[in-house]
Amino acid sequence: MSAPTTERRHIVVPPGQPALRVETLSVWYGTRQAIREISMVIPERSITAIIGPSGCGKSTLLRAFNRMHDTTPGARVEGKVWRNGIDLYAPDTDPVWVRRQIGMIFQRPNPFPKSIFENVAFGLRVNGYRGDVAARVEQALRAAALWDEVKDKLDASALALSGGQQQRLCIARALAIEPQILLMDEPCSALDPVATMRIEDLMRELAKSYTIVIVTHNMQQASRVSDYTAFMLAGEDRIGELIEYAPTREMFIRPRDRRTEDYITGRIG
Ligand SMILES: Nc1ncnc2c1ncn2[C@@H]1O[C@H](COP(=O)(O)OP(=O)(O)OP(=O)(O)O)[C@@H](O)[C@H]1O
Repeated sequence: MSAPTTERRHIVVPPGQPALRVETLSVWYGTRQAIREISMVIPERSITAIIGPSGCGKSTLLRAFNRMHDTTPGARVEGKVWRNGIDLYAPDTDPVWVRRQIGMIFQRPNPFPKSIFENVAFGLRVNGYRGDVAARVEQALRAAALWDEVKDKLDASALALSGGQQQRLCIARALAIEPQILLMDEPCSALDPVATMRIEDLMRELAKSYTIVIVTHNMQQASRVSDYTAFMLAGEDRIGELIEYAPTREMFIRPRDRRTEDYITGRIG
C-alpha cells in the first residue's frame, strides 16, 4: 500500500493500527528547545528506528513517548502522544500506567545489584503481582532469549553476567510487566558485535508481539532491523526536526530529501 507524503517533509503514515500517534511534539530543557513539532505514526508490532547526527534530539523524542521527561527537572513537553485514543499527556492519564505500557531499555545495561531472578521479579513485586512469580520470570527470560543461559543460576548476581546477557536481562525485566511497546535507546552501543547480533535477532523476534522503537547511531543496524526509519536533523538553531520518515528499505535505497541522502551517504553527521 503506498503511503501519503506531506509536501514540505517526506513523512509517511504507515498503514494499519498505530501503536502511537505523535502530534506536533516539542520538548524544551529550560528555555532551550530541543525538538520542534514532530508528528509521526508508530505502527504496531514493528520496529521503528530513529536515526540522525549526535545531538539532533533522538533520545529526547524517544523519552517523550513514555513521559520520561516528567522526571527531568526543567524539561517541558508540548504536543500530544496518543495511544488507543488516550492522550498520554492528559492531566488524568497516570504516568505510571504509561510506563507500564511503554517500557524503556537504556544504552548501558543497568541491572540491579540483585540476583538474576530478583531483577526480573522486581517489577512484578512493585506492582503487587499476585500470580506465579516464578512462572512469569521464566516466561520473560525465555522471551528475552536468556533462559537457557541462566536457568541453572537464577540466584547468581546479575552483575556477574556479560554485557550482552545483562542487556537481555534488562529486556526480560521490562517484559515481565507485560508492556506493549519497548523503547530502546542505543541498546547495543556498549556491546560487542556478537552480543549486538543477538540483541538484533531478539528484536526481530519480539517485534512479532511488541512494538519497538529504537534510537541508533548505527545506520547499518537501522537498515538491518527496522521496518520504518525516522531521520532527524537539527538546523542552525540546533532544534531537532523530523526530516523524513519512511519504510526503511525505501529510505535507504531512495531517500526523498537531500539531507537524508547526505546523512546516509556519510556527507553529514
Ligand atoms: N537533561 C537535559 N538537560 C539539558 N539539555 C539536554 C538534556 N538532555 C539532552 N539535552 C540537549 O538536547 C539536545 C538533544 O539531545 P539528545 O540526547 O536528545 O540528542 P541525541 O540525538 O539523542 O544525541 P546523541 O546521538 O548524541 O545521543 C542536545 O543539545 C542535548 O545537549
